[in-house]
Amino acid sequence: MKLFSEFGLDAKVVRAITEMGFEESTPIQEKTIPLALEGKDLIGQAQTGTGKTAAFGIPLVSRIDPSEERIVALIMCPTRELAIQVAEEISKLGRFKGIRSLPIYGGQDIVKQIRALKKKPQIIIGTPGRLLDHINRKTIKLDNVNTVVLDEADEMLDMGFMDDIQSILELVPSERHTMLFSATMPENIKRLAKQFLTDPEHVSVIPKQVSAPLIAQSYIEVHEKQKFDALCRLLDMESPELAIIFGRTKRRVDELSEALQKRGYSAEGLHGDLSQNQRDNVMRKFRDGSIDVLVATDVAARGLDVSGVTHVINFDLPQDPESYVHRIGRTGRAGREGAAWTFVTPREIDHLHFIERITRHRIARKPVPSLAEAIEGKQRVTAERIMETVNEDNYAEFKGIAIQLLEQYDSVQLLAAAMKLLTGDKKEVAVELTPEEPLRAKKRRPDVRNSGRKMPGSYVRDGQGRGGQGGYGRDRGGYSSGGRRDSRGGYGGYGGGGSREARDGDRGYRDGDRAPRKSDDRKPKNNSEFVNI
Ligand SMILES: Nc1ncnc2c1ncn2[C@@H]1O[C@H](COP(=O)(O)OP(=O)(O)OP(=O)(O)O)[C@@H](O)[C@H]1O
Ligand SMILES: [Mg+2]
Repeated sequence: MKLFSEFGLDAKVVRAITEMGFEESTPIQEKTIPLALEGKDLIGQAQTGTGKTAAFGIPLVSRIDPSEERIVALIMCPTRELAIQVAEEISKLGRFKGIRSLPIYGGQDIVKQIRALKKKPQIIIGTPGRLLDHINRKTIKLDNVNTVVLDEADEMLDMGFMDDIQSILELVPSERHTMLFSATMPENIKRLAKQFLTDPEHVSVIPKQVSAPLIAQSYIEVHEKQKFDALCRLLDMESPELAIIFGRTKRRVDELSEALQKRGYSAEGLHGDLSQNQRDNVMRKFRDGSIDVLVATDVAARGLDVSGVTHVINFDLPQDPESYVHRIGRTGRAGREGAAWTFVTPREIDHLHFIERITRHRIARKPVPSLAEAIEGKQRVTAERIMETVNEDNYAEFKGIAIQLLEQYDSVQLLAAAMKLLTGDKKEVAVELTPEEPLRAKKRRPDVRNSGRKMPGSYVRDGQGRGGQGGYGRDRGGYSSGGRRDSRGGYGGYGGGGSREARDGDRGYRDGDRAPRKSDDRKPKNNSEFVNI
């Protein structure tokens, strides 16, 4: 592994990297930094949590002259939270060199952004919708941009940002350095690469399995109605330090976070219908540990890096293997271990096996945690808290009463009673969630897999790819095939005519300042296959 001092980087950048606590480069960094320093266009693929941000961030800040007063680099990300996070990492990397960077995303006061733009940032990190807004207002000019990074490029495509990205890139001089990063590279990314990159180098550090190696992956087969109790038991048994629970829809996230709060868990929800203020608050609380559980739609599936996330729980099975890989990749980052649990209803088992096949990773079947396991988990946490307090040794004022009590009662009795109090039990609170329709795997017709669609030099390997029509229900109408029951009790569906709320489901987290998405935004995801490129 190469040390950062060995890349010939500016000493100020090396100092910033050192202050961030990085010593050795990760494999994707080792491979991409030299190429990016030369200005080579590249497609970078590496597992979740392996430092792709710094892989493009380091060469980016290295190549910028701090005296530059124009926008010379543009980074695009699919979600606001990611734009904020990437901007923070870039700002840390460029700190000593005096590089100015600015996140630009929907939901934030545009006047405030215009004011910040007057400080002449050299790097803009933004979501496509708000970027276009600024471009149209002429508050952002791209004439001098010489470097473009598309982070989570496949997701931006999948969210229907292709046209926006295209419009934005048309305004960037064609003589530019373009880089594209993601942990997953579905086949259709090739079209994007062809269009926007010049003779790109494919840099891939994907071993056989796409998902990060340090994540223990398990699934629990459970009926829809029993999911919530199973979740509480799982949380009690595992007692995560920090956990992210993914739900399929915004409504699901709202109901789930509320239900968890009722049962005494410190949980809050994150999805695209919250105000930016609410979103920022939830993320801040989760990052500083004032809440332990983040319940989210796929808005949190990509790129988010929160240290201390020990568990990812898919309360609802994700729509596709990519989503699975990214969701579980919120744990097991930067060399740490993590646990991923997925709830599967009996009718969804095929879909789970499909995910296993595509990710080339077996997911271990586990039983629903028993009540005894749940209780044991809770008691273990209480005991740990007591031991920690004992070690802190700052409870002198309680010693007098302790001695008094010990004169009257047996020590085991006393401690057990105190533990009962500390452990708490709000299990009696009844909660009810609106049931979700199961995801259904469409039967794949073998004759259409990749048939005729496989372009020369296709990335698809092993003939395992999914062809356009051969998908598994990720086409329009997706899992609901005919609509989900919306909150008013009817079947709204989210294909064409459904209400926005009913449509917003899984991917309802687009940059909020845009016009409501067209119904055809959810294009069929063709040829989606994890590929080594
Ligand atoms: N060389 C390094 N040494 C130690 N830690 C690092 C190094 N590079 C990055 N990290 C840390 O690793 C974590 C993950 O990095 P990052 O978010 O860039 O991953 P990623 O590959 O973009 O993942 P994802 O696919 O989920 O977006 C971050 O906390 C980052 O600070
Ligand atoms: Mg990333």
